[in-house]
Amino acid sequence: MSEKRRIHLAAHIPGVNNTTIWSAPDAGSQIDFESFEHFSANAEKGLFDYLFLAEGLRLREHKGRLHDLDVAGRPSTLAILSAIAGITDHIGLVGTLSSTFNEPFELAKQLASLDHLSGGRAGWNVVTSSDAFHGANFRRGGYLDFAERYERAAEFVSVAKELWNAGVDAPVSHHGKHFDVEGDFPVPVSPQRHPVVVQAGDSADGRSFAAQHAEVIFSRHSEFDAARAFYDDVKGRLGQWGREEDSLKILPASTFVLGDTAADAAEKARETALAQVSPQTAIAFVEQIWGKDLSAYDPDGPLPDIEPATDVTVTRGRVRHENPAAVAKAWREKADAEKLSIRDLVIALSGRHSFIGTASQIADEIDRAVQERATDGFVIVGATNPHGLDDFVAEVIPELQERGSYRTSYDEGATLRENLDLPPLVPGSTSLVRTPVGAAQ
Ligand SMILES: Cc1cc2nc3c(=O)[nH]c(=O)nc-3n(C[C@H](O)[C@H](O)[C@H](O)COP(=O)(O)O)c2cc1C
Repeated sequence: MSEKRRIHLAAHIPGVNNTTIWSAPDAGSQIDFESFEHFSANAEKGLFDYLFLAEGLRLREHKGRLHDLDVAGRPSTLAILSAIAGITDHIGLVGTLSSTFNEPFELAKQLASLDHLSGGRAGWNVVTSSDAFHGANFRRGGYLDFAERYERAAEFVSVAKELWNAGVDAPVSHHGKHFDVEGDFPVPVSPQRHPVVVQAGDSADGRSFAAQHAEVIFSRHSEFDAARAFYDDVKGRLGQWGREEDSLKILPASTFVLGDTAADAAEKARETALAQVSPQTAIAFVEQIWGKDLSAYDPDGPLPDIEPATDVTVTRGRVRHENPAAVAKAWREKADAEKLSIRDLVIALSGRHSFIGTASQIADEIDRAVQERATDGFVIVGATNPHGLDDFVAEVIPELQERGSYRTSYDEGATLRENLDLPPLVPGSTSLVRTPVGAAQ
């Protein structure tokens, strides 16, 4: 019998949005360190490959006011991960950091430092960030056009790799379109040499960037068929960079609702969705597309019968839909066909859970998706902070272990790259600064 593919799981540190139910009785603070302490201890107990932290560089606004209905604000990514490094031993520490609004020298230095402090557990989720609203927080309003954002990201990662490879032993001289870096790196070569490079971005440019530069992709395609289509597309791009299938792991974000029976899980899933999509949240979600104040509409009633505005930005700080009229039309068709109220539609569009069932059923689905090459694993997102993954670790992880496709202990002293079963970097090489196969060197 051939060996089973190993499942890779990451634990998503709860975000400050409505996926997290902040009104839950055991909800903790999104700022206090004890939340991070509990969350990371539990994730390490569950033998996850890494902890994952998203990043919002500006608080979202909706109708000119703070968008987040429950909590807003969080400490900075690298400060959190550095603190967690001190209280964990094995789990990887992956932070989202923008390649549009930072400088390579500074980020490379911080990430190499985290890699040292954690004994080789650092990872960097490279995002290009979404809009000029974020850019306004930065020097020179650092926002760029779409194409330039990925061009800058590619050069950014290349410069970072040059700096990491040089350590304190060699000068660095880089002169490109976006960066001029001339000098010495103050941090010695770190345990992993290059912290693991992760990518999140879905466009064709984003996927090409990942195929060339990334070792992990954080995707949004968790449903089996969509996951497999994404997997085939991205893994199919690796050959042109001389890379093998397993040199890039794809881990989609996925939520779950666990019950004692299938019926119990289905009931809990409905309750969880209603807690995540309050009447206020449902209206705000639809306002993002309609570009108008819809507070007079009943969330338990039908969608507005008026057309969306064409050029109004009601919400600032999240990825925009390019064609609101088309989105409104599709939503109306879905709501009509399935007889959905505004709130039910929003739940169907945004609040659908990836896995609903008993521990054994969820483990079967996760295992199947990995064995059948729809994915390499998942980034598991809980519904509360900081206890959202407690039952997953207690109940689903043992089921995965029984199926023989999940680790039963960490390898002593393993780096994040080793946790992920990624190929080692060749010492001293610049192999991750890639040129296409067949191109002149
Ligand atoms: C799954 C996923 C997660 C993302 N997480 C973040 C994030 O935490 N912070 C951020 O600034 N941007 C995040 N982004 C947005 C990307 O930075 C990028 O701006 C956006 O996806 C547009 O690029 P694209 O057209 O290639 O997808 C995320 C994107 C995806 C697909």
